[in-house]
Amino acid sequence: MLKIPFLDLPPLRGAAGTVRLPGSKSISNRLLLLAALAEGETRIEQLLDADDTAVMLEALRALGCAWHRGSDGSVTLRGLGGHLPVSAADCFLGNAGTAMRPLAAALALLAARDGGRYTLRGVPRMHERPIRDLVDALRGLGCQIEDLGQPGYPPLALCGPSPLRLAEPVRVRGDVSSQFLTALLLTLPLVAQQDVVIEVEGELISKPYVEITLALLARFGVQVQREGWQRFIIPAGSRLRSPGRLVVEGDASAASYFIALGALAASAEPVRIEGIGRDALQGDVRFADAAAAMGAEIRWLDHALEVKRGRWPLQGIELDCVAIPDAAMTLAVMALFADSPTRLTGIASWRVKETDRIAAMAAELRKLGAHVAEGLDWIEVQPLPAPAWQRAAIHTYDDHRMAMCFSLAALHPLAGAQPQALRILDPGCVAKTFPDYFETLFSLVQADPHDVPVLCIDGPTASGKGTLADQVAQRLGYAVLDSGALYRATALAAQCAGVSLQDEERLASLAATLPLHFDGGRCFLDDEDVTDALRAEAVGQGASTVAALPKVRQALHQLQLSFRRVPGLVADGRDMGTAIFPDSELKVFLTASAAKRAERRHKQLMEKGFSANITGLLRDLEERDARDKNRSASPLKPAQDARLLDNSDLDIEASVNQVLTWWSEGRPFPG
Ligand SMILES: Nc1ncnc2c1ncn2[C@@H]1O[C@H](COP(=O)(O)OP(=O)(O)OP(=O)(O)O)[C@@H](O)[C@H]1O
Ligand SMILES: Nc1ccn([C@@H]2O[C@H](COP(=O)(O)O)[C@@H](O)[C@H]2O)c(=O)n1
Repeated sequence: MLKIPFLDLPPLRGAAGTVRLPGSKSISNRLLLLAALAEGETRIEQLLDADDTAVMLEALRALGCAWHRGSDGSVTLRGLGGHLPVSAADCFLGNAGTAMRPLAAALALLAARDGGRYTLRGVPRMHERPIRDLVDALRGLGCQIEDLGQPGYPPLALCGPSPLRLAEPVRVRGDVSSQFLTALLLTLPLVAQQDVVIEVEGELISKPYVEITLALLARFGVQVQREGWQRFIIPAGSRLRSPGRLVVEGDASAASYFIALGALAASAEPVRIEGIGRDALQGDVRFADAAAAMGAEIRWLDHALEVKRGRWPLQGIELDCVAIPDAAMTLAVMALFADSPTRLTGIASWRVKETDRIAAMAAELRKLGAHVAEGLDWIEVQPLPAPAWQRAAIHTYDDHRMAMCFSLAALHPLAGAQPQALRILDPGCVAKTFPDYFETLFSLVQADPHDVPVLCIDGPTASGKGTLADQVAQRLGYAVLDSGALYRATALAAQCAGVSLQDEERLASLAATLPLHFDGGRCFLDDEDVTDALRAEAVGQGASTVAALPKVRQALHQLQLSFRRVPGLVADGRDMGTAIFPDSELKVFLTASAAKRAERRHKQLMEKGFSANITGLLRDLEERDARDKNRSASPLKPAQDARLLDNSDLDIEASVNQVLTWWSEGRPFPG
């Protein structure tokens, strides 16, 4: 997961491969609530593991529901049988509408029936998202609800006891959000000693989400009778009973980004999306039909679909998106790649989501150069001609869907536009529903290696290159190449195999076939974790001996190039800027006095439990410097265009900030 201020995506040119979708957010949070309120234990598999489900789980724990997570990621809840063991709780729900609405209804009804006082609150944006229609409906039933902030918005206090009036139909508006109706449907079975009737005012939007609710209620033994979309009856005696085990289907809204990716960029092999089938409960699965109408070639399989580019350029569409409000955002970005305008209507609900999505979408599309018109409940996007694409830093408004759908704009070279980086601000907002979104995207996309940015950090031993490289890479969301580890691994492998450090031929063949791989910051030779062994001083000396041999360097060249992958690379070594990545965007030559370096290395070794003495270390590192500088093959020296950084008197943070400043200066973004 990326917790960084911005992520620069390089221009992308293709996509293929398989993605396994995270569990559906809508289904996950509904199931969590139902399982917590029901009688019996429920095991939920493939539950979404993201911010919105985390806040729901924490709230359920605060309300007295015991649950635990299995090693396979499943969550098992011990149902409360409709009775809360606590009479007070304060629940923080972040920006999770799928937690706020149904919990408000559940707690209001339970407090009315059994007494208690429960508060629900969230992040500032949650306190701007209207809930008045639900509150009015619940008050109409006799619930006591206090507005703790602005009336009609969270935070709320749900209090009781108070007599419930269930004989008359409860009326709720359906034309702003279907979540209000869903909240009532999920929770009224708790108090249904008699038939409880819900009447919907206005034209119900997002009906597929209500269908999910009804289907899940049925799994918990409650058969709601429906008369059209205006009247719902919860039969007397309804009780929530756990079905035991449930599996959450993949998130159909999240699938939209990969369907679009396939439609735009999968020309030879498809993008295969696993975890969802045509018969999925979620209405957003119909996004696939909209993508097909724009030109995507889609093949449905049992629990997967494969998507390739069909018609190209895409064609614009006019679509009422009332049934697919979340996934529809992806269509607005796909529209840039079409040859006619795209008009999306029925999207009034965008205005009250994580942000005002119509305004946000229009503003950010315009930054890319697009012509966009917008109204109360519609948006129209003109195709973006190749020369009009602009370099942009996309604001994401703490809205996961903004971040995910705008990542597709990095495919602009496919529209013939000048390849350029695309900046996504606050990319970590995807944690709401898809914490690994960007990592998943990177595993599917293809870029021209020359478009993938590299930041080189070369310099003598113990100057702090590795430390600097790791921290800079973390701040940029890039991968790291510790090229010294490759030479160290060659020396270690030679030592183990009894190969002389002068035998250039055998060393080169060892280097070419090193069974080396990196995993979670650790380094392995075959299955053996050699991370610590590689750092021994003797291995460092051996590395500098084998590194002087041209055939060894040649043997490791291609391996180093292969680290250049989307979204970018920070490479540390001796010749990153001079020999391996001479076209890199920023080359830093990092130095510090020999005395400082010996001191740092001494401290480092002592901390790791190795014995060392400073005088010996100073002598060894000066010897190593001399060997590295004076060899004929790729000697240690600054590249002509390198920035010199002497960090003798700079701490790590100051060094990192200096390098990030140079990096940002070299790649300005408007706005
Ligand atoms: N600016 C700094 N100030 C103080 N200590 C630092 C600084 N930079 C790095 N260090 C410390 O110096 C030690 C050596 O750093 P590091 O291992 O990153 O160096 P290196 O150049 O990668 O070495 P090598 O080339 O041998 O792999 C580490 O313990 C690190 O924490
Ligand atoms: N690009 C590189 C990286 C390293 N070396 C040699 O390997 C030795 C060990 O490197 P560390 O960075 O891990 O200390 C180093 O002394 C160099 O001789 C290299 O030649 N080129």
